[in-house]
Order: sequence, then structure tokens, then C-alpha cells
Amino acid sequence: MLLKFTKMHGLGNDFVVFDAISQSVNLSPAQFQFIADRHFGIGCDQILLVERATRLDADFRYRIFNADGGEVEQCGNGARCFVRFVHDKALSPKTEIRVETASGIIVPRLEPNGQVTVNMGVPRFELTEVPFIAEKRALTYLLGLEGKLAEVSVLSMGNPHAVQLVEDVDGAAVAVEGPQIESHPSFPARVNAGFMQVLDRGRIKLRVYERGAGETLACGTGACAAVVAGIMRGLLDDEVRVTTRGGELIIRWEGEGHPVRMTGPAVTVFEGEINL
Ligand SMILES: N[C@@H](CCC[C@H](N)C(=O)O)C(=O)O
Repeated sequence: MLLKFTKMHGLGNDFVVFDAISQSVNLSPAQFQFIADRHFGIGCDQILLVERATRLDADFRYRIFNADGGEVEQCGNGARCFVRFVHDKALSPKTEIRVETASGIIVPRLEPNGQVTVNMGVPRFELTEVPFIAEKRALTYLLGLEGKLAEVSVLSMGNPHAVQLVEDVDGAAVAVEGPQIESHPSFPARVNAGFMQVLDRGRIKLRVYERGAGETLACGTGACAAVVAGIMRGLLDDEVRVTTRGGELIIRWEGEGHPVRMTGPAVTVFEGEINL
């Protein structure tokens, strides 16, 4: 089966995007792993499918598969690439679209300057919604890692996040602690592990060890989760510039009950066909 794809990225968090409207895309976890493989396949952190909406209040359906082949609920950098793809492929004349995901509707909008702003929805803190096992909801939680207790904020941006504060993000033990947090027994669906250094009330540096993909150059939902966590802890204002290893995002959040807005780039790199 020959499938057409587009290679895209948002701040170096890279994607293989399939138009699953004009071609039938029915792939197994092993095939997703093959596509994501940087030596034997195309190479990417996530695979994104653009499908017809199944709900009347949405324009498209957006499905996301991690490099490990597992389907997940949300991907922020991918959401920006999604609207760029839909626009460039003339799948819709709209510059703002309503997109159905496994965790609800998000609304990405192409800005006149080429940037993309996404209404990522309202962050959720209920333990069952993350999901996270704890006695009761708290501002932070202590996670037992090998030889250390990590203090984390826990929330869902549609997908699960645990965010810890670090003094020096460049020296943070992301490769060691990331996998331990990702698979910590308190997170029955595993979790994305964020490491946030607060520079001042309007700027943070962030690295994220992503569930199912390892450390990526940037994580959109991770940036939203980190800013929400920082605001909840009284450390950040409502607009924050997030520096990742792949570039910068602007995140805005007005507080509990409000949606998070993320602005950043979405880039097409090349197109191709793959035999599966
Ligand atoms: N890179 C993404 C998040 C992709 C999904 C994540 N790894 C998960 O398993 O929840 C982003 O930009 O948000």
C-alpha cells in the first residue's frame, strides 16, 4: 500500500501527516512504529491523521499516534501543523477550524503573520481526568523516584502531564527521571514529564520527556501544562514566553475554568510516499 505523506514540525517536534480523507489509512501499531523510526522509516515523534469529523460541531477529526505506536488524546505542536496542512492542501477555505480530538474540540487559527494560535481547551485537575492516583486533589504531589522525591504539579491538557520545577533545565536529569515519571505507577495511562525553569514571571525554559516518544525538542501541551502549573503555584503571570530546545511559544491562560491559548509556528518540510 503506497501512502502520500507530508513531513512537518512545530519547533522541531516533528510529524508525519497523512490525509486520511483522500486515501484510506488503516495502520497497525507496528506500522506506526516503522514510520516513526529514524533509521528504517521516515522518522518523527508523532504521526497525525487528518480525517472527516464524526461530530456536527467540528470541521475535521485529528488523530495522534506516538512514535511507540500508541494512540493518544492531544498534541499541541501537531494542532498548529494540522491547520497549516488543511490550509495548504485546500481541504478547507477557513483559517480557523474546529477540530475533534479524543479529548474534545480544539480551535487552531492561522494568523496573518503565518503563526498559529490554538485554543487548547480548559486544563483539568480532577484526579480521574488526568488520570492520577492520589488520596485527594492538591497543588503539588510527591512522586517517589529512584533515590529522590520529585514534587510535581499534575494536570490534563487533554493528555496527562506532571511538571516539576528545576533550577537549571539544561542540567536537569531528564533522561534519567523522565522514563521513571512517565511509567510511575501513580499514572495508570503513563504521563508526559515536564522540567520547568522559571526565569521570571513572564519567561520559562522547558524540557519535556514525552510519553511514548522520549525527550522531544518541544511539546505544545507540555508548554501549556507548565505555564498552567506555574500560574497555579503563583510564580507566573497570565502570558508567558516558553523557551524550548526547538524555539519559542507564547502561552496565555487567565486562570481556572478558562481555556489555554498557545501561539507558535508550524512548518512543512517535504512531501513523499511510503510503501507500507
Ligand atoms: N508533542 C505533543 C504531545 C504528543 C502526545 C504526548 N506524547 C502524549 O503521549 O500525550 C505536543 O506538542 O503536545
